[in-house]
Amino acid sequence: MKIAIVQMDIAFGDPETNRSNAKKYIEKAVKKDSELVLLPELWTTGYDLSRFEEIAETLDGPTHQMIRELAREHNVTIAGSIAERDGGHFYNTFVAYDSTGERTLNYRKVHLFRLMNEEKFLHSGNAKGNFNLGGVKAAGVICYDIRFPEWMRTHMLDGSKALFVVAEWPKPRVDHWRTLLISRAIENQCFVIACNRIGSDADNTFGGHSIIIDPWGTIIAEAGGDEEILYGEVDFDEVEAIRKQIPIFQDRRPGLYE
Ligand SMILES: O=C(O)CCC(=O)C(=O)O
Repeated sequence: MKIAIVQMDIAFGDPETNRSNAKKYIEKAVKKDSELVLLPELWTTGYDLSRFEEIAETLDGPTHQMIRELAREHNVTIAGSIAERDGGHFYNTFVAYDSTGERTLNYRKVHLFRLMNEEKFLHSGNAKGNFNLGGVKAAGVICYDIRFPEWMRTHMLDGSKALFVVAEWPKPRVDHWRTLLISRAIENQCFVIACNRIGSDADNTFGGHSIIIDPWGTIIAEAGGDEEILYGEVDFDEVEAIRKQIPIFQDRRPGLYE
């Protein structure tokens, strides 16, 4: 599968500008025959949490409509997290639309990040982010979630072969970002496909280094700290060979782990 990761800057609290920028990137990525385009965490709004009343969307809002149409038009899966409004509650929600325009992933961030005040404005999700990626089992999680290996593991117990991550990960901890993602790939013997934003808001500068890692922990492609589309190709069949060579899922002793 050919992957394109859109490592973009995000205009703070300005969904219209961000939609227009993302559309340009998606149209550029599909010219390279990309089959999946991954956008960052909260890519329409950034962390303008106190204005979510105004700028968060229901799941049939304008951003969802745009992504659904682009996915259909260009025969591609498009994914990323979008500020969601549901009744009086707000969520950080990772969605994916496949090439038929069907929403295949709808994951609300489970671990809210206090350092960025998420818990003051958002509700957390309570469900896993497993989804079907054209017949391949996969999972999608958001940013801080990757610090919880036990949560990542629960996603991999159904045979999932890829972990998709979207983030607004600050630059001062970009070493953690890389190390955690490589560890998640090695310990779960899965592909890790991760998109981080670049640029700044009033409180943080974000680190980029979007990355594609294979199930052995080897980096297939990695971006730097600037705006770019990162391209890479993954072969999900590699997962089985590695899980056969070192059968960690067979050798687990879950009875001892509580
Ligand atoms: O865990 C971290 O260091 C960053 C997490 C984060 O920025 C987020 O969850 O939005």
